[in-house]
Amino acid sequence: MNQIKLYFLTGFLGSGKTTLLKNLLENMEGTKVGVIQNELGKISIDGTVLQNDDIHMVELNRGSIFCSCLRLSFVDALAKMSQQGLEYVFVESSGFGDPSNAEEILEATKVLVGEVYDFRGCICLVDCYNFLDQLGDEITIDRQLKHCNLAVLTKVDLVDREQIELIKEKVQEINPVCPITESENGNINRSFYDMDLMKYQWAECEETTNSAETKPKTFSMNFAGEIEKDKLEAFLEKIEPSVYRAKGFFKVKNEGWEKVDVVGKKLDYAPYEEQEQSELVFISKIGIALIREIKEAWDEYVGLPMKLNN
Ligand SMILES: Nc1nc2c(ncn2[C@@H]2O[C@H](COP(=O)(O)OP(=O)(O)OP(=O)(O)O)[C@@H](O)[C@H]2O)c(=O)[nH]1
Repeated sequence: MNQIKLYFLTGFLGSGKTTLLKNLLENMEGTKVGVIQNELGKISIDGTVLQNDDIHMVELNRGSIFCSCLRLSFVDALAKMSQQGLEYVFVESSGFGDPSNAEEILEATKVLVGEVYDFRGCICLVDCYNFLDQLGDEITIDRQLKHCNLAVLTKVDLVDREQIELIKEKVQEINPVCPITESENGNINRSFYDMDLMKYQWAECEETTNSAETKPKTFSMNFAGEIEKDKLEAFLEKIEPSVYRAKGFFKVKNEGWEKVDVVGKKLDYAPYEEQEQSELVFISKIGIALIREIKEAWDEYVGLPMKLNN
């Protein structure tokens, strides 16, 4: 029996995991691929972005797949996915995912379904635009890099060579053995498929830092109307310091549907297909206090009825 090639994609919130995965999948026509998509919140934005008839997709939301709260569901999803006649399975972890216990999860899967997977490694994405600001504050970033088998520096188009070299040094300080490659808007040299990424492993399996207690609060917002882009922008800029990440779809007056991404100080838009309602997901840095900030900023810049959910 041919084993299924299994990759875990990790990397902090907004580092470009979905963008990279979308690009990899677009180049795999005719190959049977499975995706396990993990989001911290209840609602999956990335699942909608990746959805495609050829892909066998499972979504695990409301936490990290490495946390005890979802670990069993994750093992179960891996086991079920192994029965679908797939050649590749990609797991896109949530941006808060700490994969320190990946080995345990693979062991548990083996106990359930045998050696059906050929684990090819954890690929960790490093957001060159935000990395130096985030490093030091976020233990998750440290763990993701420590436990990776390939580091992919993303958003290299937004920074200069000097910064890229500095980031490479920082990555090597945390993980001196993982190969490092670069990616721009999801484009990546595919030679990593032929590499034995598991040849050198830096870190031993350890307890993940993901738990129900460390999970950041997430909120989602629904809005049935449309607003001008400058109002949306003013609202997002106001709450940006209090969120790790905001993303979703929005109907913008005179422009139509836009995919909205907020990562650090960077706000990105891309045209998007029509949806029933505008929807944004927020990952809070300040716990439930974000509810008040969202409401105040929305009232200040928009002032129309919206629904905020947790
Ligand atoms: N300029 C530039 N933007 C990028 C690149 N890669 C990703 N982005 C943008 O960064 C934002 C976040 O990208 P995603 O692919 O959604 O990131 P993610 O890691 O899946 O996000 P989470 O699942 O929320 O952690 C989007 O607006 C992307 O278009 C890149 O190489 N260059």
